[in-house]
Formats: sequence, C-alpha cells, structure tokens
Amino acid sequence: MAMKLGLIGCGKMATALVKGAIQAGVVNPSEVVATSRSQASRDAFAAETGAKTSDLAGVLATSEVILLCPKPQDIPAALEQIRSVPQSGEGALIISIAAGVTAKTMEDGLPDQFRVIRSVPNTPSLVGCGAAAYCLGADATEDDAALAQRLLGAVGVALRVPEKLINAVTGVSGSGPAYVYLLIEALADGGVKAGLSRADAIQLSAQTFLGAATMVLETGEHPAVLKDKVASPAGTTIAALASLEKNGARSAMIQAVEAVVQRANELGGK
Ligand SMILES: NC(=O)C1=CN([C@@H]2O[C@H](COP(=O)(O)OP(=O)(O)OC[C@H]3O[C@@H](n4cnc5c(N)ncnc54)[C@H](OP(=O)(O)O)[C@@H]3O)[C@@H](O)[C@H]2O)C=CC1
Ligand SMILES: O=C(O)[C@@H]1CCC=N1
Repeated sequence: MAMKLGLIGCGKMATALVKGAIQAGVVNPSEVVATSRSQASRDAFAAETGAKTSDLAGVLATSEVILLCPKPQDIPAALEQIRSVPQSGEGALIISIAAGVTAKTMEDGLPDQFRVIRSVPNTPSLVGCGAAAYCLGADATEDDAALAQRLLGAVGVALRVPEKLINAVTGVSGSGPAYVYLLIEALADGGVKAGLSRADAIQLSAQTFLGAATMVLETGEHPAVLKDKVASPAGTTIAALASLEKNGARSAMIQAVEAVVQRANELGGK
C-alpha cells in the first residue's frame, strides 16, 4: 500500500530518501507532494523524483505522513509556518530528520493534532543501503512506528531506539558516510602514491570497503576476528595496522563520533 507522503524541505537528504523509497516501491511519486523554501528547490525535487510540489498548505492538507527536512537552524521558522496554516482534521504524522532537534521541541512548536517521530537517515538510502534509526515522540502510536519502519526500512536498515541514543546514531550512521568517503579517498591516495591510476585506486578502495562491510554483515563475525584473518604473522597487514594504531586511527574515529554528539546537543539547545 502506497502512503500519501508530504515533504517540508526537499534538499539532499529528502531527495535521497524519496528516490530510494520510490525505487523500493513503498512510495508512489503520484502520492508525494513536496514544498520547499525556494521554487528552485521544488523544481529540482520534482525533476529528480517525479513528485508533485505545492505550497505548505497543500502539503498539510493532503499528506498522512510528512517528512520534515529543513536544516536544524531552519526548523523554528518551519514550525512557525506550519502553525500559521489553519488546521482541520486529525493532523498528520511528522517524521523529522533534523539533527539534534528533539521530539519535544517539535511537539511544542506544532499544533496539538500532529504526532512526531524523530529520525536519523543517511544518504545511502538513495541506493537502498541506508542505515537509519528513529524514536517516537510522546503522542506517536505503534501504527506510526510501523509507518516509519516501513518507510525507512524500505531503503535500508532501520532501528527503533530511545531518543537519548539518537545523537549517537547521528555520530555513527547519519554523518558516517562522510567519514567513509574520506577514508575511501585516503586509501585511494595511498594507492596513487604507490603507482596506481586514480580510477583504479578509487575502484579498488571503494570495493574493499563494500566487501569488508558485507563480510561483517553477512558472516556475523566480529570485525576484530575478520581483521585477524587478514593479518599474517610478520606480514604486510600487521605492518599497516601498527602504523594506523600509531597514528591514532581508532581514537580519531571515536572522537569524530563524540564531536557529532556534542554538535547535535548544541543544535538541540543543550
Ligand atoms: N545530508 C545528510 O546526510 C543528512 C541530513 N540530515 C538532516 O536532514 C536535514 C536536511 O539536510 P540536507 O538535506 O543535507 O539539507 P539541504 O540544505 O539540502 O535541504 C534542506 C531543505 O530545506 C528547505 N527549507 C529550509 N527552510 C524551510 C522552510 N521553512 N520550509 C520549507 N523548506 C525549507 C531548503 O529549501 P531551499 O533549498 O528552498 O532554501 C532545502 O531544500 C537537516 O536537518 C539535517 O540535519 C540527517 C541525516 C543525514
Ligand atoms: O552534517 C549534518 O549536520 C547532517 C546531519 C547528519 C548528516 N548530515
């Protein structure tokens, strides 16, 4: 069953989610209606997805589920605009994707008839490989949770977590693709330094990340066990691992997640 999906804000993350959901068959473009601050963004979204666009009132009037997708700093204005539209009927489920912004902030800023789910998707949703989590606001129902699970789960893995862990999710999987792109590029740089062409190095590097990630997910083995299977005694890999440890690779990643949690807390007003 397709869902009547609305979007408030249709930038990069919204486009990735909706295109992924359309490809997965959980959303039909003819039942998606989006609004954004600028006409240019609305036009770009319609061209990318085949969805309709409208003003905010049109989105609110026709949608069962609304993805709220402005930047965290733009959420207060978006909530104010929603409040200024005369409401009738039972209201929709609002699924926010804004980093750091709490469910309570959204509930306090929305008319009473809206229910809220707070989520953290990521851009690989575009290719059906998303990693997302969500939590329920005070008035969201189990049916609402099932809807969020169906939408986010159609484009990858979707976990339900308590809200206190949502910023940690942002640190691992919401922002995570950016760290992985940096690592893919860096590994390819190493290959180029050792003589590979840029194109070959990027392909080998990206495929290595894909293969290693697939091994973790499909074998269920702990990453440390899989790592040990690559590292021969007195071999090449252990020399590289020693170099990575010496240069703080592991602690750099842990600190990256901590930095996200701190920034998300700031964006959430903590
Ligand atoms: N990018 C990512 O990987 C992820 C992003 N997020 C979250 O997703 C949200 C969007 O991020 P991203 O897609 O990267 O950002 P973008 O800037 O690409 O998209 C934000 C969109 O919101 C629109 N917008 C701003 N204010 C309003 C408003 N009042 N009413 C309607 N539309 C509005 C903007 O409109 P216009 O272009 O017309 O000015 C723009 O289209 C953020 O809150 C971010 O924290 C979460 C997980 C991952
Ligand atoms: O960088 C950001 O703030 C957003 C949230 C998670 C990924 N991108």
